[in-house]
Amino acid sequence: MPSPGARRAALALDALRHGWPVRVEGGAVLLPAETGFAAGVTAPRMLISAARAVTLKLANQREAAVPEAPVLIRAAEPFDLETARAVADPALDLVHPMKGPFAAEPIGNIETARAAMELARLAGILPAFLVEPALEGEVQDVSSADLVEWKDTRRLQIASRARLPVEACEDAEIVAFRALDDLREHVALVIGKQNGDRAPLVRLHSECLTGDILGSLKCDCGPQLHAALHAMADEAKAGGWGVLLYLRQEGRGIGLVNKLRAYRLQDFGFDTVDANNRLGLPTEARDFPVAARMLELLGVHAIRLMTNNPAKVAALREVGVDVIERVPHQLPPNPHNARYLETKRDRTGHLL
Ligand SMILES: Nc1nc2c(ncn2[C@@H]2O[C@H](COP(=O)(O)OP(=O)(O)OP(=O)(O)O)[C@@H](O)[C@H]2O)c(=O)[nH]1
Ligand SMILES: [Zn+2]
Repeated sequence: MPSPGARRAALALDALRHGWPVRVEGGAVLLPAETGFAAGVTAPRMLISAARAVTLKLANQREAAVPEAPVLIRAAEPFDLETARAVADPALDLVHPMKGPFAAEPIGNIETARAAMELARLAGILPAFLVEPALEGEVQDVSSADLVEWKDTRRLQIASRARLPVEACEDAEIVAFRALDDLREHVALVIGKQNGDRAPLVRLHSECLTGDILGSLKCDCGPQLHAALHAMADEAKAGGWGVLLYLRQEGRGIGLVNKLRAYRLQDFGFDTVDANNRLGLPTEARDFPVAARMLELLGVHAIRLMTNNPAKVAALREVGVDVIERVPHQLPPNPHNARYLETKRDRTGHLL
């Protein structure tokens, strides 16, 4: 069903990705610092993440605890786009020592500011904006209620399904899902014969272009993906079945480019959690309700979930999926991902 709110949210995400301004809930016009363009444009204030405000020594303790929290700042001189990008991007800290002085100001409507930060993350750009830039022209209006409508998983439907013999198992079927107003097309791979009397082995796999396609050794995604399919194939041989959900939530929901920015910070020595946080992005930004909706559309209610991450089990249970068993899914480390796996164990609660 078409929804005007979801449409506005989609238009706003598109606008941010293209560098066009948005106005959240009738408040200030926001021009994204990363993608925005307009010759000579300046603005007296910027909306940035608490993590960046910490780097500028502008966040208070409460804000600093939530790296993605919004902070409003002003400088002695208005911000131009070049300065705004340096303020937005921690990778530029070495080349662009920050010019101050800056001051933090109270935010009038914190919900609106949070929605703006979330829109930036969903658009896959750095969470930083010029506030009320001196600009002419069209502005995309959007509200946090629009974002809620856009996220409503009832909008997701099965778009197509077909037999797909795969290397791990010839008896497999691919199911594609689509929601109006969201260009991400999630898929499920059903391995073996669906059987309502038996809980399937399920793996939620979040897209990892570097690991899944390029064979990156920095993470464990590729090996986990293949091992999951083989485990499901074995399950199918033993009369059971499996479901792989391939979720288009690259980098745990921060997008490919922001994940690669985090990788760049990892090159400088930050671990995966600190790298995300320094960018002003949450460590975990995945949308688990969408996975629950996919299972519902497939007619799957009780599952045996392959994961080392108790937070994934909790997140799925919270949205009504009956996880009857957690099946450990640990693969041997390599010299490049050993630290990543240690960080998972020590900082994000993975059972490794
Ligand atoms: N932001 C960020 N994302 C990463 C990094 N390394 C891998 N990822 C992403 O992490 C996601 C993979 O996580 P998963 O393997 O599904 O899940 P998990 O929560 O680690 O737990 P398991 O189910 O135990 O594997 C993919 O979307 C990857 O792109 C990183 O250093 N930074
Ligand atoms: Zn990966």
